[in-house]
Amino acid sequence: QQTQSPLPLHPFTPPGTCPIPFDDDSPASEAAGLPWTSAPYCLTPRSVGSAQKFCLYTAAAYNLGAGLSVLTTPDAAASLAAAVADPSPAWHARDHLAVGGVLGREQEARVGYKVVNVRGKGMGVVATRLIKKFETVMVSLPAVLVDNEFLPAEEEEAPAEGAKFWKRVEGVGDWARVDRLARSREGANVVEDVVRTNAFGVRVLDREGKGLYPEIARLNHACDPNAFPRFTRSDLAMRAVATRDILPGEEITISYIPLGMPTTHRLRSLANWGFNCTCALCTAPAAARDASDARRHRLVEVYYAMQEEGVSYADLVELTREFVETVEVERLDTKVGEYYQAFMRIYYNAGDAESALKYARLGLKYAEAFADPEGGFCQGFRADLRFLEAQRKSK
Ligand SMILES: C[S@@+](CC[C@H](N)C(=O)[O-])C[C@H]1O[C@@H](n2cnc3c(N)ncnc32)[C@H](O)[C@@H]1O
Repeated sequence: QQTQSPLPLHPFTPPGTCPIPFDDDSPASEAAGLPWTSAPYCLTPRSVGSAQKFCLYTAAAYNLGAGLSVLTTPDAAASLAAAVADPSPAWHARDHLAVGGVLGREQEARVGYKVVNVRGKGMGVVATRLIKKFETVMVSLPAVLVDNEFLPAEEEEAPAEGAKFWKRVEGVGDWARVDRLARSREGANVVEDVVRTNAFGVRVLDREGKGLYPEIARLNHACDPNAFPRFTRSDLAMRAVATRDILPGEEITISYIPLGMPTTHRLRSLANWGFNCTCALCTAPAAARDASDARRHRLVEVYYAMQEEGVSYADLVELTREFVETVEVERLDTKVGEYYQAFMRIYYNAGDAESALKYARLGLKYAEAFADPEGGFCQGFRADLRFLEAQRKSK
């Protein structure tokens, strides 16, 4: 009898759920079983020449009454319905519902952090105990999810109809949780200001959008952060995962921009966030910044050199050693999954299947810690690893 290997985490819709798009034209009877607590408010943003209908869906009971507003297409909303109806029983979610935004002592001890004023940055989050590398520091469920067609990076490209949506988001669920967040601008709509200051990129049904996670939103930016925000599609949660050990009293930080860029690129990217970065790397002496920049440029060179045609195996090994050492110095742990997946291919093509397997195993560990375990990247990586393992067995 044939035995089957265990299936990896699957990307499919859970059995028994068949998401049917629901909008303002749908019969009310189809709302049964959906998590939305008011009728969807829909419009087609013709001001930007769009023919796509967008609706505002609200789930006031979501996350123990904290509430959720989703501004997206009926298809994308349908794909979210199961996760919204059954939010993950995140062990920290309850602790985040702090009265007035302040955690009690007991809550603080349980969650391992507290929200405090941080000089030059407004509020921020500091560790109240030792947090180990790979540990999940914080789990946050969204208060607002909005499609990028309504929130383009260039404000002039935003549809004029957006204002009608933004106003309706005010007051949903525990509104104070959103209202007391930082604002780096004063536009026409409070919600838009809060979302533009605090939200992170999320992807729902192949559509790019932004998610506002009020607890994660208290984490300040650092160019050399000690935590990483990881979005998981299956439960819509954003988790902050420690990228190294964090000591009690240390500020917990994440990067608002892709990691690994040299100073000039970083500053350009951070300009979109509308604040002057006062993180340790940005305020480090010029010599330290230059040295870090030089290492980051060298990483790119080494990466390409490793893939050059005709590179000798001995050179490949030497370049790999230099790359791994530099990644360690620059503390780019969250990118190790991506790098090692590339090494896996390079070593496989160089005829060294054993090293390819080693990098696949190590890389997958990092990928699963810092990327969505059910997302395409991890799925593809698992398939690569299975292939390499099967090949070794067959020898
Ligand atoms: C997502 S919020 C972070 C939490 C915020 N400090 C608060 O009081 O709620 C982003 C805002 O925090 C501030 N901020 C975050 N990181 C910073 C940094 N490295 N340097 C200076 N200000 C920072 C900026 O005002 C920015 O607009």
